[in-house]
Amino acid sequence: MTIQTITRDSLPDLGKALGHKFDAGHALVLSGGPGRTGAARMAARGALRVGAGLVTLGVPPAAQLEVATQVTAIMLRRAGDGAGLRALLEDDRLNALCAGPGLGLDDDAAQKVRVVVQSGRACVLDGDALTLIARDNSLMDALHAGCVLTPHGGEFARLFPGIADDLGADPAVEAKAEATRAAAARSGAVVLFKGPETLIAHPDGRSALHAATGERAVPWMATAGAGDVLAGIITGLLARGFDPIEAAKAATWLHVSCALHFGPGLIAEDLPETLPAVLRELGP
Ligand SMILES: NC(=O)C1=CN([C@@H]2O[C@H](COP(=O)(O)OP(=O)(O)OC[C@H]3O[C@@H](n4cnc5c(N)ncnc54)[C@H](O)[C@@H]3O)[C@@H](O)[C@H]2O)[C@@H](O)CC1
Ligand SMILES: Nc1ncnc2c1ncn2[C@@H]1O[C@H](COP(=O)(O)OP(=O)(O)O)[C@@H](O)[C@H]1O
Repeated sequence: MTIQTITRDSLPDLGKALGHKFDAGHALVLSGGPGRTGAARMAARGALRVGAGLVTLGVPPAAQLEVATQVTAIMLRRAGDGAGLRALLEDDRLNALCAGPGLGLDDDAAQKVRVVVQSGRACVLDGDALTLIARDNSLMDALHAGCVLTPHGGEFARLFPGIADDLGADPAVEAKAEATRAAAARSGAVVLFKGPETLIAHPDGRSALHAATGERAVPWMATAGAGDVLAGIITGLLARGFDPIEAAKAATWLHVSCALHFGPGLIAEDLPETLPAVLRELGP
């Protein structure tokens, strides 16, 4: 089976059309509780910088003050549990959802992941959402092709034990590609398996590779929170209306390009702030 290589030339046109903010979509990123809100805030910043028209953080009431003191262009609404999130989603302009970065692993978090998946909306499931899905087959069964799962190696092993068993600690790219395709087929979702070599697969068999090696090597990307920002960039592109696998591919290229552009000393918060320069280099 052919694997597409993700290059600058393979990207869709990322320029924004003329229009008002709702034409560029409204992303909702779920935050965890007090002291755990940084990951979701970084994801939200990635979504906003990549061009979503509006980005809202859905926060548990106990974390509202913490988040409110840290955001400006990003908006904030309360979403304490599954019922609270369901009420928020009555606004169908919220067209792309992100759950997982710093979300936590308690019952409220699990309920919110269920509401996200059952909403049928385009969504990114990252971090703790993946751990919750690994614990509950009914969540795995509810996934659909509008979901993008973004596991690192540890999360992949938890989510897809049978498939991951054959992989080993440092798999060859072909084995990682095969495992990613099997994971997409099993889950019914787009799977983006992270690492210096990132593999992306759709349940219909399409797959793609981005290798952050050679001239695109970014060892300084191995920094806490880099994956949270990637989840946000994908969510922002989903809000803008990109197809899930195209959003996953373009976000992967942009994310590594931001790290290359910034260089050594990078911390995760720098990634969203470098997006404007990378987007500018791509043209209008
Ligand atoms: N600034 C922040 O607020 C940050 C919050 N984070 C959040 O912390 C939560 C837990 O995420 P973690 O990934 O740390 O924890 P997890 O415990 O879910 O996964 C990490 C474990 O998996 C193992 N593992 C195996 N292969 C791995 C690989 N390729 N990459 C990473 N780990 C691998 C590690 O050894 C470790 O034991 C998530 O919700 C995440 O979004 C992290 O993203 C770090 C930054
Ligand atoms: N050495 C590396 N080279 C290129 N990309 C890397 C490297 N290490 C990590 N990454 C990327 O950084 C991100 C790390 O995500 P993740 O493991 O979820 O960390 P976190 O949970 O701290 O955000 C992924 O997108 C991964 O592909």
